[in-house]
Amino acid sequence: MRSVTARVPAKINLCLGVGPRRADGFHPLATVYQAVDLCDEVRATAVDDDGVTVTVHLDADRSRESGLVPVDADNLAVRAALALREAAGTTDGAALSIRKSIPVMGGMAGGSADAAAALVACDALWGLATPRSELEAIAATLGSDVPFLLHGGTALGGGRGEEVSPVLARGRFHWVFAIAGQGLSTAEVYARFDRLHGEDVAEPEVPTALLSALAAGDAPRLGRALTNDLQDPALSLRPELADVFEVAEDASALGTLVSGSGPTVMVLAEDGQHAAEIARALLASGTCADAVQADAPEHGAHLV
Ligand SMILES: C[C@](O)(CO)[C@H](O)COP(=O)(O)OP(=O)(O)OC[C@H]1O[C@@H](n2ccc(N)nc2=O)[C@H](O)[C@@H]1O
Ligand SMILES: Nc1ncnc2c1ncn2[C@@H]1O[C@H](COP(=O)(O)OP(=O)(O)OP(=O)(O)O)[C@@H](O)[C@H]1O
Repeated sequence: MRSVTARVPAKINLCLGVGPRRADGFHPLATVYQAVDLCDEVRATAVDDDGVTVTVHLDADRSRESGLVPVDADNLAVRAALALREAAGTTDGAALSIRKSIPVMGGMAGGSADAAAALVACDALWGLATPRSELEAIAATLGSDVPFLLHGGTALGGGRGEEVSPVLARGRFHWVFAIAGQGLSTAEVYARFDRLHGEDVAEPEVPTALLSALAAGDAPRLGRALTNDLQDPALSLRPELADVFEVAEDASALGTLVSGSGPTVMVLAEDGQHAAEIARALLASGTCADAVQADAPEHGAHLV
């Protein structure tokens, strides 16, 4: 049975500036994305008919999340495969199998990542050789974060997040992710942002201090420059996340921030050993369900 596998990283937002809600319900963003080495894998296997099916495999200790991932046409990987097939005008089917390590509803774009991986895997399985620009255009129809998951690395995100351009970043960064027992809805966090700010929202900007810290590969400066306009809305929905911040700060984190729309909290460490110490402190504190180390930046969705 012919099959191909694509590996795809999770994303974080090193800064996430959110502007006033647009007429289409989305918010303009000024963000810097970074792809981190916490990866899902999507395997696409050829089938005899035109069906596109999906199965999802979670690690045993993450089985509580299994009910949250749809295994029908609502799965973003299936939607991606169908969108690609429609654009290419083919009728081939595929059996998709997702191995999930990215937390579900964790603010790390797990569903978007699977969509990007499914695009890459199905493009190869079906021998389409879709031009990159076309894959990116299909990605943007699937979700605001999906184009970045194709791109990977460290990148600016504009528009509603789908306009991606590379940014200079030197060196490797060492992160720890405090994963919550229960996810948050992205739409709900944006709605809380609207409630907290009313009409009084400026056009978002990327802080120059963050860009210069990245260009210099300076982790302590990066830690001080991290910012997220969705942090207060996420904390107002989950006040207990403040306890995670306290543990990270006690462990001398270089910086601590809610990841995207939360509730995952990302903690920047000096090096791998410091990251391991922070992860141990987080786990021992009982303030999160899991603590996972991952380095960055990583490549976007790619075949393995
Ligand atoms: C929080 C982030 O992960 C930061 O990168 C993204 O903004 C969310 O990206 P995503 O999950 O791919 O989001 P989408 O699937 O496009 O949208 C989900 C919901 O989030 C809200 N949304 C999303 C992106 C955006 N720029 N403004 C929004 O208001 C909308 O309510 C939308 O219905
Ligand atoms: N392959 C998939 N993996 C995870 N969730 C999926 C997938 N396909 C669809 N979903 C649905 O997408 C929703 C968001 O899940 P996801 O894990 O992408 O959230 P998230 O990481 O917080 O997203 P983001 O960071 O992009 O805002 C969930 O309600 C889930 O049911």
